[in-house]
Amino acid sequence: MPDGRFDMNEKTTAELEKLRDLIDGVDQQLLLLLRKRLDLVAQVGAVKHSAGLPIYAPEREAAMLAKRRAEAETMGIQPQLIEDVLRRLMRESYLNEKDVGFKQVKEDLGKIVIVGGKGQLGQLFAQMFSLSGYEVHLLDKDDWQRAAAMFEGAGLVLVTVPIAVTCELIRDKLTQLPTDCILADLTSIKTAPMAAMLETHQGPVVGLHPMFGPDVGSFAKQVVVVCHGRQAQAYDWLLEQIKIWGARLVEAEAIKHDKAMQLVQAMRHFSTFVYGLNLCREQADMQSLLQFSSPIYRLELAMVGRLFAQSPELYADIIFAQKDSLKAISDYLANYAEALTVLESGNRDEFIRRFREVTQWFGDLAPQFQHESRAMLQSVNDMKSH
Ligand SMILES: C=C(O[C@@H]1C=C(C(=O)O)C=C[C@H]1O)C(=O)O
Repeated sequence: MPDGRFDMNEKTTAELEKLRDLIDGVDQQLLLLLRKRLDLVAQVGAVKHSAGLPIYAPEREAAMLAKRRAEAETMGIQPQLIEDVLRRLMRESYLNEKDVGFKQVKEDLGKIVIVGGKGQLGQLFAQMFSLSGYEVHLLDKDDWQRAAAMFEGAGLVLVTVPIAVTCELIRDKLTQLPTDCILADLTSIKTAPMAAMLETHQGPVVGLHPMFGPDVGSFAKQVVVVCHGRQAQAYDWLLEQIKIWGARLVEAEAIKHDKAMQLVQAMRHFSTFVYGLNLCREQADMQSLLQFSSPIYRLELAMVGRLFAQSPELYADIIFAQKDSLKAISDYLANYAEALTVLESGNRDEFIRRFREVTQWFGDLAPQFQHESRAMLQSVNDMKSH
């Protein structure tokens, strides 16, 4: 609402204008300070680059946040305010440090060939390896006639093609890699591709699963799952390299990883898909849903809507990848149907009893999640511009 609609006399207007000028001045000083901080961070990036230190320094961050929070407190500033500001700045730091490149852990590797290198994840890894000084070659669908020449002298072959064709491609096309070449993949399931790689290639084998999409901007704090295959000492440098990019490695047995993915990926994406399908079939009026959104609903719509901005083939692959996901998804449907009977019977007490059962099962995580989501919801609200 324009200020003019309120009853403002000249004195108020003048006073406000003066104060707002002062605030503009403070914000401009903030900009100068930000410029100064970014320059310092770039210097840190250069030092880390030559020393081969990871881009993300959790201990430094924790110590810095604790000190600034304490100082804020003595100045009558909410500690959470400075923490929010610094965390946002640190995100910027990861991007800025990335620009100076990364230390190359293995200098005498030879080429890296990325099979499926024109896909988005392939391109992201190609960029990260290039920023770290490696010679990267992309091999895509139409390049197989050049494959033999490309594989010659390769130190790492990284497979990142759709799940549905991964195993077949490994078995058919990767039979002639140099013996000491590392064979790795980025597939979001691990048991079958690992078996295919171990069977086809006699040299070092490792399975990786980056737990993020290609639009992350930086690897800092992102998780990469590692499934060990064979000759771990030969690919140790690769894990070290990924850590330098800022990621956290989580080692897992392929079977255990795949089991978790039935819930983390297949079931989740499927229920998000159904949520969208339902909105579409019901011909929901998106404009009014958006208008009436609470922050949590806005976040939910964003989470559902973003699925449909991506490739249907990718999600079909993830959801169809494991037969056992069908069981996880069917169980969900059974629980939904059973909970619906509680609603149908009008048994409010039964609903509350079940609610409590789940609350107890979540334990300390429920209040922790409430706390975490509060911060997320506040940023959702911050993003509104009118
Ligand atoms: C700048 C650094 O790199 C990262 C960014 C930080 C920051 O912006 O303050 C702090 C720690 C690191 O995760 C550093 O290590 O000091």
